[in-house]
Amino acid sequence: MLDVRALALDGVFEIRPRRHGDDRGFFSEVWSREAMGAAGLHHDFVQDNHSYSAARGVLRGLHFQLPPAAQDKLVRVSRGAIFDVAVDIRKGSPTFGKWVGLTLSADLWNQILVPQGFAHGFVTLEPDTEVQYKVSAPYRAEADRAIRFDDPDIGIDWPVPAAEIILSSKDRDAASLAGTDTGFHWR
Ligand SMILES: Cc1cn([C@H]2C[C@H](O)[C@@H](COP(=O)(O)OP(=O)(O)O[C@H]3O[C@H](C)C(=O)[C@H](O)[C@H]3O)O2)c(=O)[nH]c1=O
Repeated sequence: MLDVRALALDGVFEIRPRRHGDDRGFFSEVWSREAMGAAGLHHDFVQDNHSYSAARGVLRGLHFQLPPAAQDKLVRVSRGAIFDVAVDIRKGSPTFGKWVGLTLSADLWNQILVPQGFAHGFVTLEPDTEVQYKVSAPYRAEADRAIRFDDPDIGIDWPVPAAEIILSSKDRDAASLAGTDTGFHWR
């Protein structure tokens, strides 16, 4: 069984699978094509990713792959906590450049579904955080793009002070949304 909650941007969902606890610990079906399909979420995944971040304040994003390499993502945290963000990057969308964010954590055991047409990023809220996520298309380095995490036109309210943010050089040098041809068009 899945709890599914539509978030403020169309197509972005919080998902919470059940955890079956007993005196040994717990068991959880963290992804089920059948359960997702029953909830009307028909995404197929072809690759599992796992990123480990040693410190609080590691910010990865905002990333997306250009069509036709675009990816749906189902993101969860198996250790620690993140603030996860999706940004609508579909030219012509009524919510173009708008963002939605939520805390994902091993304690909450929640997930976010980020569909193609959205840039994705997160900042870790604890050290030793492990993020695991499924994507619906393979990694294509040549299609990989980054948008500035602190783009003032997007205005994401990250819950970690800018002075504590740890970025890759790719993300530090990323362009603004206005300066990026995202390749996505609404409808
Ligand atoms: C994404 C990816 C990366 N790599 C290699 C490329 C680099 O040598 C190394 C680190 O890549 P990168 O710095 O892009 O990793 P993140 O900053 O965690 O990127 C991710 O961050 C945000 C949160 C996302 O939503 C994307 O899934 C992804 O872009 O892994 C691969 O071999 N396969 C992959 O699928």
